[in-house]
Order: sequence, then structure tokens, then C-alpha cells
Amino acid sequence: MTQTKQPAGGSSTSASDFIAPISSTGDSKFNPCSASAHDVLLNNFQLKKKSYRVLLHGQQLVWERLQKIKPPHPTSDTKAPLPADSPSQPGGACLYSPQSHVLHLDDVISVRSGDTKVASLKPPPPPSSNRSSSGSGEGVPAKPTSQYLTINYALRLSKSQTDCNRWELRRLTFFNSDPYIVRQWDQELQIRLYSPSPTRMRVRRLLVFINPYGGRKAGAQTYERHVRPIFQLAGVDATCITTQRANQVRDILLSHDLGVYDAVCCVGGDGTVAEVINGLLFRRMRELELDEQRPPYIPRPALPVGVIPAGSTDTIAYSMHGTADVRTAAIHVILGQHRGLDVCSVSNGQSLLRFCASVLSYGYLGDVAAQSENYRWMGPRRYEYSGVKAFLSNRGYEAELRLLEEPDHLLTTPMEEVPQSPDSVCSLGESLPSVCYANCQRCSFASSIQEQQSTLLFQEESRKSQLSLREQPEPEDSHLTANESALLRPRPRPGNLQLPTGSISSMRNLANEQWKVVRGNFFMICGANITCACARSPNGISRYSHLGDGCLDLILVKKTSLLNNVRFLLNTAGRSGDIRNLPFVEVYRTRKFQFRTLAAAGDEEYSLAGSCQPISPPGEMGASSPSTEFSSWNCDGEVVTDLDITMRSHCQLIEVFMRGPHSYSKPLKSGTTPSTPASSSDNVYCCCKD
Ligand SMILES: Nc1ncnc2c1ncn2[C@@H]1O[C@H](COP(=O)(O)OP(=O)(O)OP(=O)(O)O)[C@@H](O)[C@H]1O
Repeated sequence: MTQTKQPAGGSSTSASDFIAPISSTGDSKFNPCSASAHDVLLNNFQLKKKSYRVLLHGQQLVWERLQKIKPPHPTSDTKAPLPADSPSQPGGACLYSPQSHVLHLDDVISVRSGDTKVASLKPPPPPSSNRSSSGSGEGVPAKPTSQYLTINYALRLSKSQTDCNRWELRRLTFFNSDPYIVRQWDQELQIRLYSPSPTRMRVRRLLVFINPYGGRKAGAQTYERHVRPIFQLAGVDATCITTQRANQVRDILLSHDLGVYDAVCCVGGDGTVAEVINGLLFRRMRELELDEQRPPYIPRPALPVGVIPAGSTDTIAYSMHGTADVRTAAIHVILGQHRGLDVCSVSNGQSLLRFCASVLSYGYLGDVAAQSENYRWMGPRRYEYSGVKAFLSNRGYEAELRLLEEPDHLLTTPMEEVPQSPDSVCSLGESLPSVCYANCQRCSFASSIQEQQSTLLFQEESRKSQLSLREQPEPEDSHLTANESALLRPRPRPGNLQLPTGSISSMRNLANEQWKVVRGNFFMICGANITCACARSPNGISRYSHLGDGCLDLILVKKTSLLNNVRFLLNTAGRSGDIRNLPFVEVYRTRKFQFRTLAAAGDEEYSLAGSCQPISPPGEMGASSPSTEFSSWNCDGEVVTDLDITMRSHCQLIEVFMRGPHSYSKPLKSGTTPSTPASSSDNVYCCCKD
């Protein structure tokens, strides 16, 4: 290690204050622009008028109070520094003393310097001017004057008994009398904050859709009060569009130039999120000139999505973040960590109808969706009213389902073949179903399989196209176009946001696989893409669904008695219930299922050619009349009236700003055993225990 020079004109706060050595490349010259993410900065700062030794090491900021200690030799009065060389763990993480405060740069919202404390609190200028003012390679930088450095960051309230998934804003303002040191820190932090990462993307320009109509009709106020200040704090340039009508989001995404934006964000409920997802997916299909009705595969959109809850149930936001807290959702957009979210395509016999991000339900929830539209003036209470009505009038719906049961290779894969993550909280290799949390191994494994398949398919397609180029100028047997082949190219890493490039699940040859057929009279049928958790049902209707494993859970609730229907609803409401324990509920994990109603179909041969059965008008739904033999589908809260339906999951089709939920887990009293196997699994992997 070599020590760098103190910058000219700088006055240090103490004799031990120095710009650290620190270059792993051995460069001993002080050059603020040449610092790399491997360098270390170490200086003394004042924080609330107390002296701290502050260290920037990799992606970690560490600060520790300097205290007078008894000197080993009575002649020198010294202060206790951070450990001289922070011992590294094998994984590259560092151990710091227990008195140290550690902040990961992943949790930093923004960094700002100023001549005064107040000046350093102001929102940073737009990122472009921020970057250019860094002085990198643009002549001699102006003489710095700032002595204050404010770091805005977010903190998860992991100890909270009520909402351990909620994040809050925090701020640190460091002072150093030497503006050169402050500038050095500011520049270095900015570089590290915006350094490319395959799993993190710091948004600079955002397209925001605000639905003023959903939920309590407070989308616009929610944005102004809670979201805009956070975006401003991060210096995000947000272009806001307040919707004027249903489907406007989708139409804008289909027709407008989105080239200037890094991401799309919506402030609304599940219907609004679904519009964004549908808009982006259909846009991508149009760009690639795919047949929108019968696409040969589903391409991945270029832009990631942020979801801010402002609807009635907000199950998508809740399933992603573990909370419907608006500020938490906005913080996740700013922090920029993203994960792939499965999306399901919904088609009838003839064509692709739409994409589903949360749940597709027939029967009880289908009736609720159809009826509740008539009572929208009631606000979120319309669901309670229509829910009771649909519940009492449900006589069961005759249906047949065909599905490809997922062998669940993830549970049988030897653990050594599974990519391990030290802080993973999802179980793998267990016989119990796992819950999808932050750092979910099941989802990362699905993602790596997806990538491997992409690579193989891409190689295969390249080989085929090379062969056919040599042999036939216009190949007839290749089923993929050049555009499609390009989409199959595996993602390069690392770099800017690298999105997966094509949906493999849509290309699997399903012809030879065994179909399971289930017939019956059902209270409700659900294809759940995610847990569908919400404030009223914190575990969701499908507790073990994963955000990005490429599977959906098909939940079949048989029509039995009114009492059993009540038991089912109670089981979905609490934290301790598990619908899998109910004898009249069957849950299948699958990638695809097909549905047809049996009510009027008789014993005729099963066909995917489509259904021409009439559907009851919404007003008659649930009435005890002969027309109740058909329900309708509830797709992300919107009504779909087709009866002949196929639902197929597409693994991690959309990148979404989220980390995944963390487990709520009250500490078990000693001697008590968990009531259900699932809760035992949750507790073992609870991430709030650390
Ligand atoms: N200005 C508007 N006027 C009327 N409808 C709108 C407007 N903007 C959006 N919509 C439609 O409102 C519908 C409902 O919105 P959204 O799903 O966000 O709220 P919600 O139904 O209350 O919440 P949730 O789906 O979470 O229960 C969406 O289908 C959307 O297309």
C-alpha cells in the first residue's frame, strides 16, 4: 500500500486525516478522477459535531466514532481508529468492529455536497449535469468549496413488528473543513452509485403513469405527497402522465417513442400495472413484427417497470415488496435493484387475449370482478359488497382442466448444482414448498436455467442459420427469423441493465408431455402467477407461488358446502392458514393449463378450437337463475368473458424494481412447535432474525 498526497490547499481535520492509499493498482498519485471502485477512501469527518473515521470500501460505507483511548505510551494522545486492515471474509465481505455503522451503497438514494449543511440537503441537479461537473477529463476542475457531504439513504425497518418490509428515508451529513476531501468523496460516491451492475439500475429518466381513478381515487395526491419528493431527492427526471380513461396507458405505450426513458413506473392498482405490462409486451411484439394473435414466442420488453400502489387491493405491489407502503415502493424504484417477474399469457382457442401479472380466476373471484364494476362508486368497499353477493349465490361451476404438472426439478436437483447465495432465504432441496423471499434461490435457479436454455437455443439457431446460409439462400425449415434469433442471444454480463431476451417456456415442445385432466364442480378456479398477497390477506391466495420461477399455481376449490367456502376464505385471510390443508382444495404447480366449461359442452371431444358458449351479462352474474352455470374470468381485476382459456407462464418476462418480500416472523415461544410445516420453513429462513 502506498499513501497518496494531501491535495493542495486542503486543511485536514486532524493529523491522522488522510486520503488513503489505497489503490490496488499501485497508483500513488492523487487524482480524483482516477479512483476506481476497488479503491478505498479513509478520512475523518464530523457527524453531528462528533468526530468519526469514515471508510469507503467497495460498495460499503463504514463510519465509527473516534474516541479518546488510553495511549499505550503516555507521551502520545491518540484516537481509536477503525481496524487497521478490515479483515476480509472469503466472500469478499469485510468484518468491521461492532461499534461501526455500515451502509451498503445499494441502499443509498443520493449524495450531495454543499458549502453549508442546508445547501447539501437540496436535491441534486439532474444527473447529466451532475456527471459533467465531476470534471472527469474535462480540463482543470474548479476550486472546490463544499465542506458538507449529505448521503440520503433508505433503511428497512427489519425490527418492526407490524411491517418489517417497510423502508424509510434516512440522512447523514458529514463535515470536513477540507473541500478537496469532500469533493473526492462526492465524486467517488457518485461513480460507485452509478457503476453498472447486472442487478441494479439507477434510473435517470422515468415515465410515470398516474391512475387518478383507482382505489380511493387518490393516485394523484399519493404521487405528489409521497412519491415525487423521493424522486426529487434522487434527482430523477420524471415525466408524469395522469390517465384520462381506461386503457390509455396501454395505448400510449404502444404508440409513443420511449427511447428517452430508462424505465416505466405506474401509480395505481393491479389493473394499471397490468396495463403497463400488456402495453410493453405488445409493443415489443409489434417492434419485432410478430403476429400478435399467435406469436411464436413472447419477447422481453426493453424497459423495466416500477410499481407504486394506489389501487384497491394492490396485490402485485404487495407480493413484490411484502407491503403496500407507497414510499417503500418508490424507494425500490430509486434504489434500482430489479428482478425478473413471471408473466402469464392468456389465450382462447383462437388467439392471445392478454397478459396476466397476478391471478386469473374463474368462479367466485370472476363473479366478484364482474359484479364489482357496477359498484365502483363505492370505492374499495365494492369488493366487500360484491364479495358477499357472489359468495352467497355461488352454486359451483362445472369445468374441466388439463394441465402439465411441473415435475419440480428444483426440489430434486442435488444441492451442489444449485447456485448458492449466502443470504438466501428461500428453501431449496426440501420436500416442503418454499415461500418466495428476497434472494430467492428457486427464482435465481430458474433464471440461470433460462439463460442456459437461451444460450443453447441461440447457438442452435446460429448453427442452423449458418448452415442454411451456406446451403439455401432462403431457409424454409428455420422457424425463427433473424429478429427472433437475435432475441435469443444470451445476456452479456455485466453492463447496463441486461434483460433476458426471450421466453423459452413459450417455445417448449409440449406435444409429448403428459396432460393431467381434472373435472368437477368448482367454487373457484385460480391460476396464480404470484402469491396475490394484500393487506387483508398477507399470505395471499397462493402462498407458495414464486415471483420468477416460471411456474404458476393452479388452485382448484371444489364446490362443497357454504361452511367450507367460509373455511377457505378464512384460510386465505390470516397469516397462519394454509389452503393446502383443506381437503376440498387441490393445488397443482404447472407452467400451463387449459380450461373449458362443462356446463353446456356435454361429453363432446375436448377441443382447443374455442368456445362459442354465451356468457351471462355481468348484471345477472351470481343471480340464482339458470344463467349462473357460467362465470367469467377475473384477470388482474379486469373481466375476461372468454370461456375457453389457456394460461401459460413465461419465466421472468418483465424486469421489475423489487427485492422481494422479507418474512414476517414473530419469535416462537420456547417449546412451541410451528402449527404447520410451512410456518416452520418460514421461520427457519426468516431474514428478519439477523
Ligand atoms: N382516468 C380514468 N378513468 C377511468 N378509468 C381509468 C382511468 N385511468 C385508468 N382507468 C382504469 O381504471 C381501472 C382500475 O384501476 P386500478 O386497477 O389501478 O384500480 P383498482 O381496481 O381500484 O385497484 P386494484 O386493481 O388493485 O383492486 C383500470 O382498469 C384502468 O384501466
